[in-house]
Amino acid sequence: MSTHKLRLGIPKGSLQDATIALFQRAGWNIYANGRSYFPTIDDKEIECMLIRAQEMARYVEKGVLDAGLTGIDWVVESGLEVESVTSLVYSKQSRQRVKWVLAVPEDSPYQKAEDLAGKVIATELVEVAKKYFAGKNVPVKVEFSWGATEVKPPMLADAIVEVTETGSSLRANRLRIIDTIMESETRLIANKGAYADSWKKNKIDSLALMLNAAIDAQGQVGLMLNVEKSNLDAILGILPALNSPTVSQLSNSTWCAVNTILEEGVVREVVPRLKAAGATGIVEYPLNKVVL
Ligand SMILES: Nc1ncnc2c1ncn2[C@@H]1O[C@H](COP(=O)(O)OP(=O)(O)OP(=O)(O)O)[C@@H](O)[C@H]1O
Ligand SMILES: O=P(O)(O)OC[C@H]1O[C@H](OP(=O)(O)OP(=O)(O)O)[C@H](O)[C@@H]1O
Ligand SMILES: [Mg+2]
Repeated sequence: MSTHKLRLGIPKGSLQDATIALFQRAGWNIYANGRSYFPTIDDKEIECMLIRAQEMARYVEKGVLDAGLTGIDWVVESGLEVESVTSLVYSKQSRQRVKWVLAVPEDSPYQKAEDLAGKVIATELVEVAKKYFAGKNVPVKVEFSWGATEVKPPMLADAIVEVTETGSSLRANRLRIIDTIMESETRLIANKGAYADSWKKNKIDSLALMLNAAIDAQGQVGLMLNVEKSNLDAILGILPALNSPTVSQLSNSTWCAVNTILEEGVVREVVPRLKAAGATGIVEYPLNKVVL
C-alpha cells in the first residue's frame, strides 16, 4: 500500500458544489457531509480539506496543503508565490470566467474611475482594488467589505468592486458597471516544494489532466452513424472540420461507419442534414472525458 498522500484543498463557498461535481466527472467522488471540514474522497492517495477560497493560497504557500483549487483573484490578492498548475474555467453557475467590476448606483453621475476621486470604495478584494486606483492615480478610500457588498451604495459607499458572474446581483441592486478590474478563473495551484516532489507532481498532474478532460467533455457529444460509401464525402462535408472523424469499414463492404465528436449545440442543426445526405443509424451519446 502506498504511504504517499496528497493534501488537497477544496474551496468552501461559491465554488464548492461546482468543484465536487467536476471531481465526480473526472473520476473522484468527494463526500462533504454535514459540518465536517474533512470531506472523504475515494482515493487513498488524497486527503481533502475544505478551505475558504480566500485562504487557499496562504495554506498552499505554507505547505499545509500540497495543492488546492481557488480563483486566481484570491491568489493575486494574497500576493503569495504558488505554482499555478492549470486553469480550470468554471464558476459557481457556469463554465465561464467571473469578472471583478467597478460598479456605481445606476442613477449616480459617475462614468469612469477618475470620477471617484476622494470617494469610498467597498470591496472584499482590497489589494487588487487599491492597485487599480493607484495605477490610475485616482486617490480613493478602499474599505474592506465582509460581503453583501452590493447593498452598500449609496449609503455606505460611493462605489464597489465586486465579483459578478450572471450580473443578476448587480441588476437587483440597481448598480451600473463602469469598468472591469480583472477577470478570474479557477486554478489548480500547488505548493512549490510539493510540486518539486516527483510523486506529488505526478499525482497533481494526473488530477489536472483528468479535471481538464472532464471540463473539455462538457458541452460536447459523440455522434456515430452509418453511410453508404457513395455518400461519405457529403456526410464528411457536413461534419465540422475541427475533429477529423473516424471512418471504419462495416461488414457490408459498400457501407462504412463514421464516429466523431461535436459541440452539443450544433447537433440539432447537423443531424437533419446528415439524415438528408443519406446517413442512417445516427446515435448521439454523452461524453465523460475528452483528452486530445
Ligand atoms: N458566482 C460567483 N460568485 C462569487 N464568486 C464566484 C462565483 N463564481 C466563481 N466564484 C469564485 O469563487 C471564489 C469565491 O468563493 P468564496 O467561497 O471565497 O466566497 P463567497 O462567494 O463569498 O462564498 P460564500 O458567499 O458562499 O460565503 C472566488 O475565487 C470567485 O472568483
Ligand atoms: O453576478 P451574479 O451571478 O449575481 O453573482 C455574483 C454574486 O454572487 C456572489 O455572492 P454570494 O452568493 O456568494 O453571496 P455573498 O454576498 O454572501 O457573498 C458574489 O459575491 C456576488 O454577490
Ligand atoms: Mg459570496
